Amino acid sequence: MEYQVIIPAAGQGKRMGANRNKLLLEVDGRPIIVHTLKVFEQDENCRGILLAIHPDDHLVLLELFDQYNIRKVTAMVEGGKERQQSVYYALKQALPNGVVLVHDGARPFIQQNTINELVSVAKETGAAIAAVPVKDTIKTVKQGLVDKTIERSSLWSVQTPQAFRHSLLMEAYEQAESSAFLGTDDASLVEEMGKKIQVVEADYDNIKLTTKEDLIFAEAIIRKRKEQ
Ligand SMILES: Nc1ccn([C@@H]2O[C@H](COP(=O)(O)OP(=O)(O)OP(=O)(O)O)[C@@H](O)[C@H]2O)c(=O)n1
Ligand SMILES: C[C@](O)(CO)[C@H](O)COP(=O)(O)O
Repeated sequence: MEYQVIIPAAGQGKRMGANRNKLLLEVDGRPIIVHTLKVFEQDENCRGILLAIHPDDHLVLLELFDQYNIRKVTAMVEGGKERQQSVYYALKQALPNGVVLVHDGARPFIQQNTINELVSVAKETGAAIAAVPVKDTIKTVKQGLVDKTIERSSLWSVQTPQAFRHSLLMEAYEQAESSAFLGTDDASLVEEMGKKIQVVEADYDNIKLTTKEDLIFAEAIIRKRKEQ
């Protein structure tokens, strides 16, 4: 089942503390963004990649596309201050039909079976997101004191990809812009419209490389996969 994917890659990586776009840092000898792009490059159902970038990274990305034979990038748009803006600018360049995935450039370990299931569920229902059950006990804390413990059985840690029918995602983004709603993921914009979102259980390897420790976890995930 065919789809297009939007990859926001225009962040500053402040929490990584790399003083540059963290997606250009290398894991297993390749930039993080190359790992992510390669997943979609190799998926025959992916008909195009729309990338939101910082203009400073434009040339280096073009060089990486050549070096790693990445041919499916159909649009490169300048990202915005917030991730949500970056996704919206890329969405405006997408073909106006079918299923659109949004996937963080900073999640290089997404598995093909999760992508397949998300696309299929989104085609059927309109919206589907990858997530895993929360493993820790979660408490709300107020002024350093435990407020309460949240019942864990209904808590899920939400990842990307998040998959939507194009028309639904566009409507959600337009509505968010007119109401100045800012969410931390794409599904929250669709939730604002009162639409149902299906959850597809993904896996714990699909981490977002956010802080320095995550680079160590990333190398470990790659080692594990090479041994499998
Ligand atoms: N204005 C932004 C902010 C983020 N992103 C992208 O959205 C994804 C998820 O964001 P996050 O991991 O939080 O990245 P950064 O914003 O770069 O990190 P930080 O918040 O630590 O600066 C990343 O692929 C990032 O490049 C983006 O395209 N545009
Ligand atoms: C979309 C996301 O990956 C879901 O977990 C995440 O919210 C985006 O990045 P954040 O800046 O760490 O919230």
